[in-house]
Amino acid sequence: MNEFLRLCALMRPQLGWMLLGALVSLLSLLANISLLAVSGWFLTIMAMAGLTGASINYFTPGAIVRFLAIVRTVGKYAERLVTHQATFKVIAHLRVHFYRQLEPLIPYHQLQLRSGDLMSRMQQDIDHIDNFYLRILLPLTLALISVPLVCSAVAYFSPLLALWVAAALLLLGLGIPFLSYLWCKRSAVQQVALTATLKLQLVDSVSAIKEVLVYQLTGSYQQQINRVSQELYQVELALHRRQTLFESMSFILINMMVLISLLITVPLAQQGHLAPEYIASLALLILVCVETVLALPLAMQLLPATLASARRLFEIMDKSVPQESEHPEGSAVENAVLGEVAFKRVSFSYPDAKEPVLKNINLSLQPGEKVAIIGASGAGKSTLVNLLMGFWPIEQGQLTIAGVPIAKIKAQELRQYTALMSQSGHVFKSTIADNLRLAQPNMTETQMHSALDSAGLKAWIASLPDGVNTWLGETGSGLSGGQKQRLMLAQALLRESHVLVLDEPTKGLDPLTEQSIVNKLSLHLARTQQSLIMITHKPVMLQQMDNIVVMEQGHIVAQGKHGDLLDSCAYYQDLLDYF
Ligand SMILES: Nc1ncnc2c1ncn2[C@@H]1O[C@H](COP(=O)(O)OP(=O)(O)OP(=O)(O)O)[C@@H](O)[C@H]1O
Repeated sequence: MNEFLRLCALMRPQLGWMLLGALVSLLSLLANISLLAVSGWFLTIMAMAGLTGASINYFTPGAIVRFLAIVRTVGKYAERLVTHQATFKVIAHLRVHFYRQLEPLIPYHQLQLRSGDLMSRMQQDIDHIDNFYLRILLPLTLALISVPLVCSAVAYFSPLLALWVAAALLLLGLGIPFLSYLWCKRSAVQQVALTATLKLQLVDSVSAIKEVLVYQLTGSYQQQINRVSQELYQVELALHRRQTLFESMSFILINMMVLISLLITVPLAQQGHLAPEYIASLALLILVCVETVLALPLAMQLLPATLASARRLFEIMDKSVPQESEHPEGSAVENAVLGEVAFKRVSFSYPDAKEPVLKNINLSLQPGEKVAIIGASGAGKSTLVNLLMGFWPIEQGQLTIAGVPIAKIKAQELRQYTALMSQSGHVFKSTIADNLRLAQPNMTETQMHSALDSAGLKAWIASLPDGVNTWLGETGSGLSGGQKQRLMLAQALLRESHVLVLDEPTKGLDPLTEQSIVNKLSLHLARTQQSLIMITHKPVMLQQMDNIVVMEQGHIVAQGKHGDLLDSCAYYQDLLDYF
């Protein structure tokens, strides 16, 4: 019920379209019911007039029938148009809303959510919610309004028949759907979960296809996928069987209602309590009035799956962003202005971790300064730069830019202030230029070529027949590891941020290429006056730094220039020897 109400609340911005859709559907439904009832009456009086030779005015009823037929036809068309418009608007709103909620959560919760699961929530679950307005909310609303109207109309001719109609509609609209809900609930929830699992396994097996082939895991992946497909097939088959059963029950009930109507109206007409021309009229009205509730069994059947999908979506939306919980929304209002970046007694632990990964970090980066971070694997180097990027909240101590705690700086400003080249950057399936444009949408040709030059890609691009318009495959296939890395570097350089954060930019490169990148990077920094934080173990880079921070198990154990550290810090020397 909670999910039901939350979904209704989420759809509030489209209330206008939704109400219009309901109104048009109601008009078209009532026009259809009235058309059959009036036609039944009209045919009967025409037949009676033919038999008795009486003359009747058939122009007025003829005009009414034509009018109702037009309203029904136009109404059906308008109904499709408006209700689909409402649905698409609702879905578009939901997607945007969900994505907006999701985006700030990803850095915090990505470890708990696999990409396949995230994809299935974003696509399949939102698609399920597609049903909510059109197939659940709309039929319920129509039934609630039209059933009392139809029963009142029948009661005008026969209160007894109206009672039967009400009981049958109740059974058709509530009894059978409720049974269907109870019977289908578990299978529907299973269906949602199995579809998500199947998608997850497919995404996993495709994205890890190299490992799957190398480690000969194709057989086991196929088995898993077959098993889940089989389970899903069984669940869907059971659901369809139940649906067919309920449809047959509804069909039998509808025909029984017509029979009951005749059993009541014929004696009434014989006793003179009902004009005979209304017998066919009422029978036809009853035949068609089930339309008011006919969509309800499907609504009840779809309800559990829709609510299960909503629950999965809300599960993500309800995850808190730690930073926001500490600083209520609206507090992050400051613009980032040029100034010192300062870590003051910063300690940090990952959720559920026993030990902090950063302990009492004190570090300063002045505008234009170049700082390197060096340390063994797991020392906390990436965590340190992730804190600066605002990916995790500062739990203990303070991290400030120009004296302003970063939690108070608008996320957009912070991302503008700092540009990150991480080791796990993503290359999109597009051209080289398009990938660069992601970092700087308004870049000029000169800026693009300058960034490519600084990243050491100029010669390679020149050798390509299509140059910067060369198409890159999925996740950068077609690029060597080093080229991909340098493309990421070019992206970071294009950002024109105040602080450049580079995570091992020359890892795995040959010494010649490395030296050339170091030289070009130095020229770039001298030109742009950007500050630099770089994780590196390469002496050729370390020599160029204003300050080197040596980290060991979450602590800063030494700081200084390359030459000084070589003399004063044995651990620094060990690290250089090791790497
Ligand atoms: N998202 C995370 N959730 C939980 N623990 C994490 C997370 N990221 C890193 N860790 C842990 O924090 C510690 C520091 O990791 P970090 O990536 O900062 O080290 P690093 O010095 O950059 O290592 P490397 O040089 O291997 O990249 C490691 O023990 C790691 O397992």
